[in-house]
Amino acid sequence: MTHIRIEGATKRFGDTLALDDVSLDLAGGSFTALLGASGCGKTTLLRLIAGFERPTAGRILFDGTLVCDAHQEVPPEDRKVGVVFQSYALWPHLTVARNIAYPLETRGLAKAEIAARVGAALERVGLGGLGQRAPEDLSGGQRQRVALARCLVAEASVIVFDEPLANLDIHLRASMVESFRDLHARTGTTIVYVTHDQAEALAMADRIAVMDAGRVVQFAPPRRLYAAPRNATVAQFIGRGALVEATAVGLDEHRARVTCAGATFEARRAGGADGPVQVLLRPEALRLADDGLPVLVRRATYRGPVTEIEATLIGAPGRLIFDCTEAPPLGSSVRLAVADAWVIPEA
Ligand SMILES: Nc1ncnc2c1ncn2[C@@H]1O[C@H](COP(=O)(O)OP(=O)(O)OP(=O)(O)O)[C@@H](O)[C@H]1O
Repeated sequence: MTHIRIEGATKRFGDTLALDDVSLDLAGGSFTALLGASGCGKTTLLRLIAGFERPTAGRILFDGTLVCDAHQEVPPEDRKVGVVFQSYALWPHLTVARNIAYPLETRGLAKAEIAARVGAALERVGLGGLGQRAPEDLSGGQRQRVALARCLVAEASVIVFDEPLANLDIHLRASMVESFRDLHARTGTTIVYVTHDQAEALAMADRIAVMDAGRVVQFAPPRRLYAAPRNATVAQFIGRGALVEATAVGLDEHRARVTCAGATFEARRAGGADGPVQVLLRPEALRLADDGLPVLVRRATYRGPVTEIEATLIGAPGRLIFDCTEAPPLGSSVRLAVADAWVIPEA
């Protein structure tokens, strides 16, 4: 249960500022997802935590002990950090069991002890009995489980994952998400998990750090990120929804009356001045009604139980989406009641 503290971590590669003054406090036993578009700095932050890179400025502490700053670092093998990458990083010429045993062999443990621990780890990741196979005779998901078992035998107190599911098909991804959640629940290992897939992050993490251009834009539990994104980048990255221009008049610190396209509704907010604002409208907060936001139906996409409708506001710029069971005809104008909305705090 290692507590990880990142203080003002900055990393430059030549002219590229990969990380820009990142500070994060990751509680012991927490599951943190680093989420963001390609190139935002997720992998760089992970590599600093694992010990594969040194920061240009700032420092990282494990349980209050310095593991790196610009001048010194504890090497990866001494940090008790397990690593699971997108490419499985298994040795092809070794059996599954030997791949898992490797960290124990380097520690010089007795053969019987190693065999017992490897067997237990294989059972835990659902690969009991497959120890003698070669990695190439396993599926992608099974190879990921081998990498996970290797972290387990090494008794890593921190495990970092870098897009571990990126190569797997959708069903396997779902079952691996379950495995990771189980592993976390049973071991209490501190987990840092890099992904650009928000569904994975929302399903597993107890906190998500949304990154953009080397900075952490928001660090919050999944529900809070979804309900109250700090700026437009986070709002657009997490979940479905639309941002519309509106005018707000505060009711109190937490609520405002918002006018948009001639309709008025209530929105949640975190303080802020009255006047022009951007408002986030999630599809599940919108439903067809006799009164409300006037929109023109542009497109209908069947998504299984519901049809997703894309519509444009009438009398104001803006495009939004909502779900319904019976799609109104394309080109028709309808009205939408707004059950919930959020005023974006930062322009
Ligand atoms: N070794 C390196 N040398 C030069 N530039 C690098 C190096 N590693 C990363 N970068 C640059 O730093 C920035 C952040 O890269 P990083 O890999 O951390 O992003 P990421 O969010 O993990 O992206 P992706 O999702 O595509 O893996 C990018 O502009 C990248 O090109």
